[in-house]
Amino acid sequence: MDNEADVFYRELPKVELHAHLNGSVSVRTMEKLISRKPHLNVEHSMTAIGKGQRRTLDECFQVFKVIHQLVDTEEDILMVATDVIREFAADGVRYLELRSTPREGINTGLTKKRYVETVINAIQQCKNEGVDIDVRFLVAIDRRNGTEVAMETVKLAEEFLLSSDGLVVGLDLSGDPKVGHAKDLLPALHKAKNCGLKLSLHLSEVPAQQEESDLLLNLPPDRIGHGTFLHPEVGGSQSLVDKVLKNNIPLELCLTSNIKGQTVPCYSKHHFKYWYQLGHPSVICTDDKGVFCTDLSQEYQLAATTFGLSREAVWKLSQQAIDCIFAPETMKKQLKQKWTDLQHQVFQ
Ligand SMILES: CC(C)=CCNc1ncnc2c1ncn2[C@@H]1O[C@H](COP(=O)(O)O)[C@@H](O)[C@H]1O
Ligand SMILES: [Zn+2]
Repeated sequence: MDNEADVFYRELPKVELHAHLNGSVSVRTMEKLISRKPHLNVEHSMTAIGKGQRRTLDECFQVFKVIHQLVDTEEDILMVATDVIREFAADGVRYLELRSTPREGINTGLTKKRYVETVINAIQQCKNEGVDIDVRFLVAIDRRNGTEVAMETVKLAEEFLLSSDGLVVGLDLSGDPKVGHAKDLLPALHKAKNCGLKLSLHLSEVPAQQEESDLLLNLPPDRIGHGTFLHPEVGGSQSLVDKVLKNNIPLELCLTSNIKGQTVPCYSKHHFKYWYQLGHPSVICTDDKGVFCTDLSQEYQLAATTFGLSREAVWKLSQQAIDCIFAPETMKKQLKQKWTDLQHQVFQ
């Protein structure tokens, strides 16, 4: 990891709503994966972007190709998911929504259904071990794979929405934002919404996607991933901003991801400032804690130091994230109680 956050940020109870499973693999877990598959000749520099390093978005997506080669069996997925959940818990994350794109393998016999079941098993295993975190799962659509796969993914997610004891709560749309067009995915996204899956959509992650963002905002989604180029100052438009505000759609904001992926020039120019000043629900997240060598404590600390937030403001930020979770009201209540119980300890 690039740095370790101060005690306050580590002890702060946190909600993580934007974490891609295979982007969240730590160095420690990566070592285990590499030793399982020495023939792939993978080095650490191929799976993570260190301090001060920047990559183009295309280069970042190459990193996922390498990680996917390393994580291709049920056993790998189980290990990765349990490790990632334990690491978030150790960082003070008390509620986590993980997202991942189901993959299948011709050689490994892995199916997309088994993929989702394995992640669910990992969540249950951590619960049984008493890891202090509640975890939910969003099934991800990779936009590169087009209409048909998107529709299949929605069907799979719907199946699990009904059979996973509330662990699968929604759908994510992600993948290389420059590939494909969301209009081809609208029927699948509408279907998802109609069957009760919550929607978190990556949108306006890169410039000049107003038309696509407008279509997606009309659904409307339940949360937005990044939304970097929605506002007029960066080439978006007031009408896009108005749609977000009118529907009160929370934003998932990932500072280090955007800096290292070069969609934002520096921390102080991050769009957190724009939305936070509007008082709009903005949730600090990691995106890919493994690839970007960060954790949620560090992201909160970066937001606080960059934008001059007091400890009280940081506390409020983490507490308000509870209202943006996809799990039902009872979970929100439980989490709010947890925050109240911990407040004294964190501020002592
Ligand atoms: C390249 C870059 C700056 C990354 C951050 N921004 C992202 N934008 C869109 N999709 C993403 C991003 N990070 C991860 N993903 C998605 O998450 C996948 C990895 O996690 P998983 O295999 O779904 O478990 C990637 O293949 C991609 O589909
Ligand atoms: Zn993302």
